[in-house]
Amino acid sequence: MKYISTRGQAESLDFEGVTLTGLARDGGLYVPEILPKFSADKIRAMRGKSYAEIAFEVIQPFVVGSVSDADLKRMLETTYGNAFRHAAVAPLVQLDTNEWLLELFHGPTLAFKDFALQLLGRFFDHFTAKRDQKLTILGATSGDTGSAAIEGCRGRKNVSIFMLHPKGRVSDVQRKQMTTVLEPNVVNIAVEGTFDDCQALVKACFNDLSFRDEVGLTAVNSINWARVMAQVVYYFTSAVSLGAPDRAVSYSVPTGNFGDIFAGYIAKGMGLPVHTLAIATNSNDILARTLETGSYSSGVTSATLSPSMDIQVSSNFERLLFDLSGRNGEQVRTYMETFQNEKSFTLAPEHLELLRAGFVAGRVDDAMTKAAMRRYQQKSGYIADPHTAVGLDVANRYLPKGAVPVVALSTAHPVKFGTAVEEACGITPTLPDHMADLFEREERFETLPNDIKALQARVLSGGSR
Ligand SMILES: Cc1ncc(COP(=O)(O)O)c(C=O)c1O
Ligand SMILES: N[C@@H](CCOP(=O)(O)O)C(=O)O
Repeated sequence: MKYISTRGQAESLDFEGVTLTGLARDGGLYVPEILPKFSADKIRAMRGKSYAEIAFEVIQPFVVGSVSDADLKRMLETTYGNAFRHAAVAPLVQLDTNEWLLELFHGPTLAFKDFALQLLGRFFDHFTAKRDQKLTILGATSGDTGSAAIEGCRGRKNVSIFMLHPKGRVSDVQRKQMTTVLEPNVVNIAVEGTFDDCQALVKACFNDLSFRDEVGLTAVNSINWARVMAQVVYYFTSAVSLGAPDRAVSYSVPTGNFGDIFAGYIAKGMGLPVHTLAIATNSNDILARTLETGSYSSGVTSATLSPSMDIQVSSNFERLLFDLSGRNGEQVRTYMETFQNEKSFTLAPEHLELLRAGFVAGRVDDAMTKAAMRRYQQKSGYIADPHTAVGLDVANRYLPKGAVPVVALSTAHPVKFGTAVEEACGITPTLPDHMADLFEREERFETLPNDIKALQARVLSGGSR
């Protein structure tokens, strides 16, 4: 399997190469040159299989040539057999007739990021051991990627991880999950800025090729293809449980950086009968506005009850743009350069038409989020976290209930956003046993201005102090 850059000017790489590279050297994102296609019979044969077994079927064609089948099976069994606290790994919960939630928060850090980052840590070990190579990971987080990446990489021999979060803009549980990991290969940095500033710093470091080569930079954000790939799996497990390939399924996906919903789009491209994909955003609604107006235009990031989606520059949208524009790297470069200079670009009418044919989108503000949390508590006794509530509300308004089952992705455990849950539902969620003492643990993080030179100097000076 070969991977190519969305901007068409970087060398194509195999899976090992893209996993260790992260962002392509032309500033683009890697995508598979050709998407594997599954027949209806192959999808039907997934019925009754375990999560790890289906993960093997889905992931194997993407890693072929870089990871042997035996190694892949072993990594998937240890990841999904041991690290998740629910036997089904990604259980479906029925809320009503044809209305489902896909719970993706049974991993060690209680958010959907664990699905990919538990596996990515194992890929890093596998490839660095083979090459006897050291990696410097630089990541940006609005709260969940950070804790999951740190959990996936803590104590790993060949890896140092520097994780940037926007100072004061993540929940207390999210911050503590990151900053109480005291292994010397982990450095937490609070940046004086927003998540978009953190993500821009990370991309600028990758685009500084001499810095990148000097420190051996790699990525854990969803700019790294392996992240998206691992997230494709739960679309298969859930759709197959609900009758695929003989019945189509629609999904509502709480969206920020567009990685999770892009994984659903990939699943559909591989042959899974996905009826509609709904982009569910909070007030940081760049994607909902793009569908409405055709203009992809970043606004001011506002702090919401669903802080992990407080994102106005939606990184993986570039991967979709590549497809919308007929896999034309030059067109993507033009769009992204315009965005870089003007913070906005307008989609060509034919690209907008394709976008609208593939997706619907809705915006949910904080009042609506709280109302949705209360509604589901009263209707089904279900306590949803605020990100999940955004997905539920959009599912309710934009995905018609009928013969097609509707699945909303439940992306985080309510305890990560206790204050919002208390305000909306009058309930204080309790931390699970494995992190019951989280607030007593020692915390360590550093603070930096939103400045690339300061960040690069800190990375060059090495691990934790
Ligand atoms: C809890 C939660 N829900 C939803 C999202 C949005 O996912 P994506 O960035 O893949 O669109 C995030 C952050 O990525 C998150 O942490
Ligand atoms: N919401 C994310 C933001 C980073 O997204 P990623 O999927 O590109 O890592 C977070 O929780 O950090």
